[in-house]
Amino acid sequence: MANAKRKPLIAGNWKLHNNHFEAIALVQKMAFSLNGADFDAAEVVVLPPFTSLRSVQTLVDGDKLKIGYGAQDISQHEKGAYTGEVSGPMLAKLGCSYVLAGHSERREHHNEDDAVVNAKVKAAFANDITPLLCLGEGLEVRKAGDQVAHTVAQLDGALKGVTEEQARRLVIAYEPVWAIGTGEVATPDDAQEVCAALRVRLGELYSPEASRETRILYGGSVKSDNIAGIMAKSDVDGALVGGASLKADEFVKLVRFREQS
Ligand SMILES: O=C[C@H](O)COP(=O)(O)O
Repeated sequence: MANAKRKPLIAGNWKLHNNHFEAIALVQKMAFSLNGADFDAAEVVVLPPFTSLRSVQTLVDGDKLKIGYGAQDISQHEKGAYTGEVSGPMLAKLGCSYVLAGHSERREHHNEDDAVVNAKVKAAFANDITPLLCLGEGLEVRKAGDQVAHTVAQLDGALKGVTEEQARRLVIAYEPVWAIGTGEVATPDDAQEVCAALRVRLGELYSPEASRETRILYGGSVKSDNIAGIMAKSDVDGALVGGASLKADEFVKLVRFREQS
């Protein structure tokens, strides 16, 4: 963590896990363990499935928890005949602060290309929700050594038409696809290489402020025994965590990354 102005963000992407009863239990368990100092040191966010958002909202509001929450996807459409979609205004009404855009599982299983991701990023901003933009290369690209060019091109595609003011509120998550859910974590240097390149690109596309202020997370098999090395890198501002965010004790350890060795 080089830049004190960028508050670390630890976000748990629950993916397709936890019905609303389980969601309440998990957030309660986290809230029981986390204290004021934890929230001063890091921003803590959970991303439950749509069906659990209302329950999480009720719990967070009712108990005035400092845990933030958001959604895993957003429709590029505001309303209309789009069966199964959930819109930005709906998520905003549920108090969502964040929404994932461009997660590799959406790109792969739902054919989301850069144009769709770009539309979703804009839909989030239009509803005052911070997009958590996911970028990252697959194994073939990594083996060819093209990870920086690939990820920077994804960034360019996702940010078409996004303003400087919006870019400064954006959160980016660099998630090499080969490291997601595989236990194959990128080395801290791997993470730093791409996160640094993305930061440079933000400067080229927008301004030195955008480059300095935008938080860039790493995601891919982050656990309590590897987070410290990754967070020590100067351009990594947090973690987007999948599997390890499903257990309260482990997630709390991630929030306390400074205590891990
Ligand atoms: O959104 C989270 C990422 O896909 C990482 O998942 P993982 O921590 O289970 O590898």
